[in-house]
Amino acid sequence: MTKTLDTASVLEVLKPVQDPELQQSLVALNMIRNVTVERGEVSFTLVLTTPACPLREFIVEDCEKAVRTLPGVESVSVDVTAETPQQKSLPNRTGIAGVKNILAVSSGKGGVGKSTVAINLAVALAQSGAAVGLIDADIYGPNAPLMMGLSEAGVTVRQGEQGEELEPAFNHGVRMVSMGFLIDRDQPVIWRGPMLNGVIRQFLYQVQWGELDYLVVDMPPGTGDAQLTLAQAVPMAGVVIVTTPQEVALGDARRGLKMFEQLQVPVLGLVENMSYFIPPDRPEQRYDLFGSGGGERAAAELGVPLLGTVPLEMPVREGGDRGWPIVISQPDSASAQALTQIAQQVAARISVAALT
Ligand SMILES: Nc1ncnc2c1ncn2[C@@H]1O[C@H](COP(=O)(O)OP(=O)(O)OP(=O)(O)O)[C@@H](O)[C@H]1O
Repeated sequence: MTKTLDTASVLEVLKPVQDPELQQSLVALNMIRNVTVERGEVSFTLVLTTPACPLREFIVEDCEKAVRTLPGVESVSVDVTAETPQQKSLPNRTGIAGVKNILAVSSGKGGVGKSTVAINLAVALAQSGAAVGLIDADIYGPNAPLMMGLSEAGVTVRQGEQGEELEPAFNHGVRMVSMGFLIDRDQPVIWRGPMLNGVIRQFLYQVQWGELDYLVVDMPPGTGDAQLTLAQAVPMAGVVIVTTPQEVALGDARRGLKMFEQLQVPVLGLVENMSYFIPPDRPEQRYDLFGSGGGERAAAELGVPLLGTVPLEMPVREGGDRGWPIVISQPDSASAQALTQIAQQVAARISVAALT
């Protein structure tokens, strides 16, 4: 039987097309909307589950191919938008109004590049079109303001609906609050510690975040109070654990992983930073300083996905020091590409967890 070309037949031929990540029909997932057919011109909106969808082109192509099997189709126009799903709620934990997904970036040990990964992850998600916030909760090295070009920023207190509220600083498309805005950098860490729990709660509930698809939290290293406070206060979409190839850092990552599992925080995966070295004068050269395949082996051993490996490249540090994250300052560099792909994977995993 020859099919006629109308809205119903368009939806019918689109039914078998699946979201590759969720492995379910786009039509069943309500991702195909506003179908119109005017003479031979078919148009519809494809609503992705994250603006950072790495498979956007493939999905559009699959849709176009399916629609073109209908007789009389002269053109197919697909308008692509995204609606990030809200993470699942957990009993006894209060979400933040307007914030869809809270994710933490953690490391077992200091200095492995946790803040670098957190910041570039936040900026890459914002570059893809998502609304993103960043909490720098690292009392030991609150260097996120410097890396975000906000070292001169302070906190502005406003009278909001819930009393006094902080207005986040803003740069590179990301809203941010930082321990660095509140503490005296010369103050010993031992005095900063007791402030931490109160400040984390304040950063979660008393900041004018507005509507956010993702709120990224740069945690202090280790398995301490800050992790407990965060995981017990809010439902979390997941945690990304940053490590370096050395064995000692992996041991720490393992401890972190166990703690998050016990706190019912899904571990989204491992990022291996400083995996290999790319010399600035020969960007095509790659030196595996610590041998190769360590990240993969570690992830397999820990039973979590390896989200990506980020090379050691001088522009990462230089960009950080100047307040220009590498995904903005040198988007074509190997490290920026790796960080962007990590952001896409994180977004995809969060959507899958929210919808399945
Ligand atoms: N892939 C990389 N290539 C080059 N330099 C890097 C890379 N990752 C991080 N760095 C640099 O290493 C230093 C430490 O990184 P970062 O501050 O992100 O680590 P951290 O784990 O957050 O540290 P802390 O525990 O002190 O907060 C910074 O100067 C940063 O610019």
